[in-house]
Amino acid sequence: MVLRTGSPCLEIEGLIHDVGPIAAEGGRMKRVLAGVDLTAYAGQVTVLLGVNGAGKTTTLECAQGLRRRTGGFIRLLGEDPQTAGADLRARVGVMLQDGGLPPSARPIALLKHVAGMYRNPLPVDELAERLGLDQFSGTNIRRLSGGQKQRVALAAALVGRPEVVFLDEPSAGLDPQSRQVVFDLIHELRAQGLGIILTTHLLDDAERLADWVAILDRGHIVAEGTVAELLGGATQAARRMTVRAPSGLDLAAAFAGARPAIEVRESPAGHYTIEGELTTAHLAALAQWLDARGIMPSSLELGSRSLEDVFLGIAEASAAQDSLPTNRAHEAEGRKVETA
Ligand SMILES: Nc1ncnc2c1ncn2[C@@H]1O[C@H](COP(=O)(O)OP(=O)(O)OP(=O)(O)O)[C@@H](O)[C@H]1O
Repeated sequence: MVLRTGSPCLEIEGLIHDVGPIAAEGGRMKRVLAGVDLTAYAGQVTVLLGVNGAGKTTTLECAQGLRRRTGGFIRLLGEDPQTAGADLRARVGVMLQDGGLPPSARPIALLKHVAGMYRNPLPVDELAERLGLDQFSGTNIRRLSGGQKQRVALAAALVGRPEVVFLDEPSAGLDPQSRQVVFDLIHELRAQGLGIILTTHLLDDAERLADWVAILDRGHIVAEGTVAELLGGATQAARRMTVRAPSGLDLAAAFAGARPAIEVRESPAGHYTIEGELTTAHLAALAQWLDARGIMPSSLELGSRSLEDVFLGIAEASAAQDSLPTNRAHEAEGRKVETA
């Protein structure tokens, strides 16, 4: 069970961030974050999930004090990141999306330099070996592959033994083996009590890493919870069958009268998705219906609802909500707001 109590390492309430004026939009300001609320705890991985442009990086940058917020309240390890000094920075690790690494430096020399800025850094050689940096220690950062740069950036974020770490798309560009190394390290750091806040647009990352997922869509948190909660509870009652068979079949007829109702869609042609609280009786009904017509499907698959379904459903609902006259940005402004 994920406990959302105790002392949070990051508290964000009603965060608003405007950028601009934007020439392409007639010189108007653009509201990038429209009242984001998010709390992250020590010893947990909090994942900020959203499509490209949802506002994930902007949220992290405001949380780190790298961007001035337009409105709202932020406490990072109990301090306002915008006004805090070097003491707070020494307790926070940051891995930026583009790495932000000096191109002419060599990985281990750079890490030793970064480690020298902290009172009690991790042993550089051990960390470098763990992340496989020793394999390219003599190469300039500019010549490293994207995945190698990612690993150097992660090491630089961790070397100071931070209490909280921000990881922007940590698995971007990593091959499966490096990804596993990074994920194992994240799990280990969490167990040691580090607060980990990471962004991703990869649902698989969220499913594998997250204690808590907050889904960001066009500047709002539109849903949050554990992966199990977002999937609709521990029972996983909602299940799905996919069937490939000749096109144009009335497969819904196999479930006529089922309560609760079973939904059947054909898209694309010959690819059927059957959703609902499926049981073996539904499976038998489908088999009977196909048997009576002498149809053998070319594939039949059973599965649970995935985070991807939840994510797409939420994004759709949020798009519909945004087309309503109520402006959620204005609602957000009515909350507790401390103007920066
Ligand atoms: N300084 C700026 N000027 C104009 N637009 C901006 C500025 N900063 C952010 N934006 C816009 O704000 C939105 C959110 O950007 P942000 O980088 O936070 O998204 P993201 O969720 O991290 O996306 P990605 O997954 O692509 O990194 C985007 O539409 C972006 O273009």
